[in-house]
Amino acid sequence: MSQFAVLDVLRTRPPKLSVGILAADAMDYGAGVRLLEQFGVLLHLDVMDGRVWPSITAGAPVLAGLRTSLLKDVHLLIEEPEKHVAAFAKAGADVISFSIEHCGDVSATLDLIGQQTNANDPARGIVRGVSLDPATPVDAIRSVADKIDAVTLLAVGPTTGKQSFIDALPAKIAAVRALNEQIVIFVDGAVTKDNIGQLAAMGPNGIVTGSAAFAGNPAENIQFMLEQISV
Ligand SMILES: O=C(CO)[C@H](O)[C@H](O)COP(=O)(O)O
Repeated sequence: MSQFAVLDVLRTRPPKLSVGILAADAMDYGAGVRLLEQFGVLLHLDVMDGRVWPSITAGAPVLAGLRTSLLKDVHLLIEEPEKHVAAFAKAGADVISFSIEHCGDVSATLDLIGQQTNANDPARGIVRGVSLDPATPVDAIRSVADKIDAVTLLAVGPTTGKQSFIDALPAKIAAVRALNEQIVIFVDGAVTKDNIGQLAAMGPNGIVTGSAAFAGNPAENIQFMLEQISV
């Protein structure tokens, strides 16, 4: 599958579900991965360094250890993401997104992602992604829009806490589409079983969920969420 084939998958309706594996039971991440495989969703990994966000989560060796053929969607919520792009590519990332607010040279980092070879399939590149904190306007990526394959619109930021961003989302999605209609759009953070249908109706290509997927009965949650976004 080429990078473009991955993008074609992401652009196909209905929107894709990308599930944050770190919200699974840490005593058995393997079971979490097998569950995601049953549903064919994307595997999302939130990488935090304790600097951008207070938490420290997982690095490239953890991604490499999550052995699965699922598409791996890596979100670098870290300072100097450019220093870690090659390691995550080598570990099997299919999508690498980074916080533009914490990257010195966004354009060069997008180029760097585009130069990587996918570890699982040398013919497959890496999807070049950026994420925008809730307070960051879409205009911040205007100058690099032609280099971006995917944009993640965050509902939560390191300083904003969990908040409803539903009101602001349609305008942000429209602004990304106006920049470059080929860009794949993910929404991420504060997604619940109650709001996922409403979010899907706004037309993103993907929805990232963590805690809502793994609370209670994960299989039922994921099944329910997929049904909500498939209508
Ligand atoms: O990227 C993230 C943080 O920026 C996470 O994916 C997000 O916080 C997951 O949130 P939730 O558990 O509410 O689904």
